[in-house]
Amino acid sequence: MSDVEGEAEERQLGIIPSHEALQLDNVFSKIKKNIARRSNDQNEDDNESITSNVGFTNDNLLSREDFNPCNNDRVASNVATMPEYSEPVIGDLLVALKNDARGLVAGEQFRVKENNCVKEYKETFCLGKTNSSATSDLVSDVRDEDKLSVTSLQNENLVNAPSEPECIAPSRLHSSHHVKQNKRLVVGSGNSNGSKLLIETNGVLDKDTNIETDVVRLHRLYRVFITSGFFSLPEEDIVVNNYIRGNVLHKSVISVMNQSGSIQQASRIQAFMWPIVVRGQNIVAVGERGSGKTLGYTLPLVSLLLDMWPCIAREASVRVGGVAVIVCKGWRAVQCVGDTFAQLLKDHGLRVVATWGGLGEKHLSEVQKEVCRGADILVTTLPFLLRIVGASEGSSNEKIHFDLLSHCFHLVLDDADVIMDNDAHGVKLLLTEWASQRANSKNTHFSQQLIITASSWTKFMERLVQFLEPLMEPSVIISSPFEAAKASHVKSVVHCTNNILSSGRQSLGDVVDLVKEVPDKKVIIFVENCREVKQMRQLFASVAILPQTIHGRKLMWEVQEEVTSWNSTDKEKVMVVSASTVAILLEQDVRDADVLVHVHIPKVKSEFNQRFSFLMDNYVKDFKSEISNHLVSYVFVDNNDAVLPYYMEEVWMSLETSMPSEFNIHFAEKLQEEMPLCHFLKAFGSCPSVNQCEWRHKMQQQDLWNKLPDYGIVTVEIVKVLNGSRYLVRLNEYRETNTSHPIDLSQNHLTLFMDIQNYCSDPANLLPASDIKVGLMFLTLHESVWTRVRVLHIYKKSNTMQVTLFLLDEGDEITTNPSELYQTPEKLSRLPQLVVEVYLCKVRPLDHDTEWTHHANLYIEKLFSDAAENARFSGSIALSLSNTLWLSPLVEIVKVEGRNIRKESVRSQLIRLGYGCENQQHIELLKAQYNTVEKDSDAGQSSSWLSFWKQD
Ligand SMILES: Nc1ncnc2c1ncn2[C@@H]1O[C@H](COP(=O)(O)OP(=O)(O)OP(=O)(O)O)[C@@H](O)[C@H]1O
Repeated sequence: MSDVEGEAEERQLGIIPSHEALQLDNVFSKIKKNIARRSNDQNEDDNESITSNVGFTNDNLLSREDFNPCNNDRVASNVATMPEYSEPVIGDLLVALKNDARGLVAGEQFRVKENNCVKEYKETFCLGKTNSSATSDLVSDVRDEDKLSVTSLQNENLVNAPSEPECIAPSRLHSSHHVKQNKRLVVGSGNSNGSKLLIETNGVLDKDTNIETDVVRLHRLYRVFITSGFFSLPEEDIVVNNYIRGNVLHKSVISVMNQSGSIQQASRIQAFMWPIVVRGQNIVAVGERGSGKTLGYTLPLVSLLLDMWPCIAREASVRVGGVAVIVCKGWRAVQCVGDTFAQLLKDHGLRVVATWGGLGEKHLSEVQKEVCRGADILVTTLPFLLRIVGASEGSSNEKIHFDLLSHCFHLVLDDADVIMDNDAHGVKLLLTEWASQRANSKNTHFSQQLIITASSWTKFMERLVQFLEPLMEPSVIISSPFEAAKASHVKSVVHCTNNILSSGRQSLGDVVDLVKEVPDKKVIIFVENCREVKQMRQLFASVAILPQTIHGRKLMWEVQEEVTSWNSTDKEKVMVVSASTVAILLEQDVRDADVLVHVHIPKVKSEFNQRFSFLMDNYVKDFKSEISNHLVSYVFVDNNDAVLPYYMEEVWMSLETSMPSEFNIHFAEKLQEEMPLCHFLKAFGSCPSVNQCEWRHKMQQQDLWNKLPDYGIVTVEIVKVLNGSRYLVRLNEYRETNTSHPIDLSQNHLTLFMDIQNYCSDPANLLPASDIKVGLMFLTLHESVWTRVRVLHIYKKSNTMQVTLFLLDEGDEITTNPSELYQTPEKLSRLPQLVVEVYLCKVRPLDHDTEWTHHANLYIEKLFSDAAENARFSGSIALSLSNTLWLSPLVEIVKVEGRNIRKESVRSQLIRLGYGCENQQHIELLKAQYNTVEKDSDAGQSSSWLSFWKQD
């Protein structure tokens, strides 16, 4: 066999000839020098950044050493953890070289022939480091000097080892079975341009491939998606990509996904998140609620863990905390995320522990034991985690005396915007603790991955990202145009037209003046209709500007021509768009505007938010430096008494818009009059997510109709426990003060019951309901008893209408057919419902949670059901509405030897036993709201609840 043939055969086996291996070694030694140089530079940078970085905290306890994934020592020891591939630096650099040369690395074995001896190299399994921007920079440094070597590497010197690696790492993209496919997805390194996602065809990076049908320009750092999801994922938000799922995720994960059948393709945000997470890189992903963020990290993280597990099991087997620690905003989220992990890992014996606070004193030790027994994946809430690691004040009794975070290689902050809003200091404590525990652990050679998700870009999020940027270089993905605009500090300006009489025309004229003042900018103007587009065109023509115009009467090819003309230059262009054609323009992918002018403001928030997609090419590309931007959004208000859509208030607040004080701008009320008052508002004094919440957040006159008494003492009979601090009750007794004469209300239910049965016993009285609407009262027969009901919900089920009803005097909910409803006579319908809603005052669930835990609910249920027969529950009224009472305190009173003994108040028990905590502002906030309601003397005060039910 000739040398050439022999070499070819060796190449096929993945063996690199010795002369090329020599070249490689030259390259490596230069790279080593570069690393050393870089490391020194970095240390200098570090000192600077540590002292200068005051964005996130005032006293940064974190050091770059603790976090920096490019830390040289760690890179070396990463590789050292694989004993059979003990060429730390070279192995890593090989990967780096290959990364640069072919755009993809990870999980591969290589063979290099050196002096007739074949050496094997393998990509480090430890994620994040080798693919970091630092390594890429490093390689590009070298590339200039060693063009030849790298070029030759690029071609064929690095060949996949024939067998699948023992411990496939971060990316499954290169495993041999994928190579067989014609096309595969390749994720570039997280450099300053963000993650690149390209299509590779037959092993050659195909940069020119038009991949828009597969993934819509995923190489953008800020892909601004043009649809917004709310809870359920909109169909158009699913990325039609046949490769991401199969190529990025572990086969076991895919098989679980196949079994559940619901997730066949990635959502847009997942198309970014999956490849980044699976490679162990740090990421901050901000997307609309329900855009798929949670599955955006759970699926790839499990894939990654399964890939790495043989190694983790060998190197870091004794652990108490999780290898992955997931921090969620509340216990309900912990439960969901914990379930997802458990389901995905059910066949692998990895231990998932999902735990949270507010379970009560009794269960605390159980929970602690559970955590002590060790977890591979720990899912929990921030306050609970801080307590068990002893990082929060007064947590000594809950601290578990182990280094819970020392084996945590993957830390996830899910819904970080909410977590930061609740406790930004706590997040700092957690990161500090993580850094210090990891620094002191035996496993510092494993790299750290930080995954952050959020639904909104808040000030805290910005500070967090700025803080993390130099330390961990996270990829930042923002999938909502409006959140991207917030992150990019788009300036928001309100422009008011002074001339009220000729307002419409005047504002168009003002737009022209404004455009003249912003030369060299690409401006898009949104007007209402075709007529206004034409008017604007004329006005611009009069100042020698020829704008592009898009309106409903233009044919598609005309629109495309306008867009081509717009795209032909980088500066000074004006486009006037009618409201109805915005969607068409979005499809044409116009994305490089500098200024948006909203002469027309859409009624729907999502339509307004979409417009920020037109700025996306100019959005901020890195968060290292102070963000300043030339992007502006002008809103034209052409009436002194303008009423703008309700969402504009939130938009302007988020974009920190300063309003001209001389103008009277009003925001229309969110159309919620028909909705009941928000339960969160009633329970805690404020709603945690006003913007997303469908319920009403302002008290109104109808909340005061037939009102319950404002003050006094009531004795209640518990009908139903809705949660720890909210119950349905019937009032048995009322008195104004402790010493006043009691009013007996205990017979009302029986009397009403008899009246209704008597009335309905006469068939002539039973008139079928005709006009059934939500909120109306009817009579129905339930379990052989006639009862008063109110319609809560009307819906269709298998072609028949169904109604959900609330039993006004029994407190139950039932579903029935509308034909079962009968008209209520006036004498029955005028009586207010007997069942009253009661809230405890000034208490809320532990750990900033918005929901009481099941344990808290069960405790309260038991408290009421176990009460002695002669016991009664008495509460003092702090506030009331038509049908709601706030009691402070609510206490159980028992009679012992003829004397009344008051037990500890229910609120105080909830707090003492660790279910809840104080909420001092609760009633003040509600009273402030209550005082703003205009009192209507006719309907409101004159006929109080008591006036109907007081028995003489
Ligand atoms: N790729 C997908 N294909 C189909 N359905 C999906 C996909 N990804 C997520 N979903 C579904 O969409 C819903 C929302 O997903 P997920 O909880 O991951 O979103 P989220 O952005 O984390 O939501 P939130 O902001 O409320 O926490 C879930 O019901 C989930 O099962």
